[in-house]
Amino acid sequence: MENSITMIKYQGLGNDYLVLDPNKNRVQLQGKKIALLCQRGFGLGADGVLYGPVEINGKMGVHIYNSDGSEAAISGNGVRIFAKYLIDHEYVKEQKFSIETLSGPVEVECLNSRATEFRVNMGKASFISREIPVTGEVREVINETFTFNKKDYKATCLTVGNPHCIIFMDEVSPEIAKDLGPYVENADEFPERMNLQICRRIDSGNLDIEIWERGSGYTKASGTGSCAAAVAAYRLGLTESRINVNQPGGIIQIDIKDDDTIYMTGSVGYVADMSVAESFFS
Ligand SMILES: N[C@@H](CCC[C@H](N)C(=O)O)C(=O)O
Repeated sequence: MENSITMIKYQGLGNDYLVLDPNKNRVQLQGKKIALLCQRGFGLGADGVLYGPVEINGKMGVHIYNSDGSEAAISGNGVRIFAKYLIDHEYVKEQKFSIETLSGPVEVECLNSRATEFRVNMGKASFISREIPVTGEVREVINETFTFNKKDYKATCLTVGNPHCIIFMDEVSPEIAKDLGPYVENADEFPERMNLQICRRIDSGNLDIEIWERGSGYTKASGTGSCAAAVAAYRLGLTESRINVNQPGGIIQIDIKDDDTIYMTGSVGYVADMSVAESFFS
C-alpha cells in the first residue's frame, strides 16, 4: 500500500487548520502543495496548515500557512489549535508554555482538562505605518481615508504580528466582507497585503466582525483579527478594555492590559485524523 501523509484537522471557532507534524511525516512542504491540501474541492479543505513542531530561534515552534500557500507570521486561532495538538500528542505536559512563531514567542495557557479552552498572550499592537506596513510617511494609521473599489472608507490599520485593516460600519455581513475583502487585501497601500475586519460596535463590551483573511479569504473566525478589531475599538474610545468579539464561528474574548498587552481567550476543537497518499503531492 502506498505511503501516506498523516494530518490532524482542528478548528478554532470554525477557522480550520491541518496540523502536519514533520516528526510523523516525510514531506517537504511548499506553497503549491499547501494550496492543494487546503482546497475544499480537490483537497482535504482547510483555511490553512500548521507545520510543526519545528525549531524556530532554537525553541519549539510552528510555521503557519494560509490556504493560498503563503506563510503568515502569526495566527491567533492557529496558536490555540497548535497548543492543543502539543498537549494531545504529549509534546508538552505543562499548563502554561511558549510557542515560537515567525512573529516571536507566544505564551499560551490551557484553561481546562480537555484542552479545549486557551488564553494566549498576543503581545502588543502597533499602529505605526512602517511596522504594519502601510505606504506613505511614517504615522499612526488611525481613522484614515482609503479608497477601495472606487469608494472612500475610514480605516484604522495596525499590526498584531500580522497586518490588519479595521473598518467600522453600522452593519456588517458576509457579503460586504466578500465584496470589499479582495480590494483591501491587495491594495497598493499594503505592500505585504492585508487582513480585513469590518466591525460593528454593539456596546462598550461587544463587537461584531466579519473577516476577509490575507491568503485565505472569507473565514468564520480570526484570532488576530479579533485582537486587531478590539484594540482599534479601544484606541478609538468605542469600548472598554475587555471586549467580546462576536464573529460567525463564535466569540473570542480580548483583554487589553494597562501596559497594552493583549490577551485572547477562545476555544478549539478536534475534527479528524486525515491522510493523503504521498502521490497527492506529486
Ligand atoms: N486565521 C488567523 C489569521 C491567519 C493569518 C492571516 N491570514 C495572515 O496572513 O496574516 C487567525 O486566527 O489569526
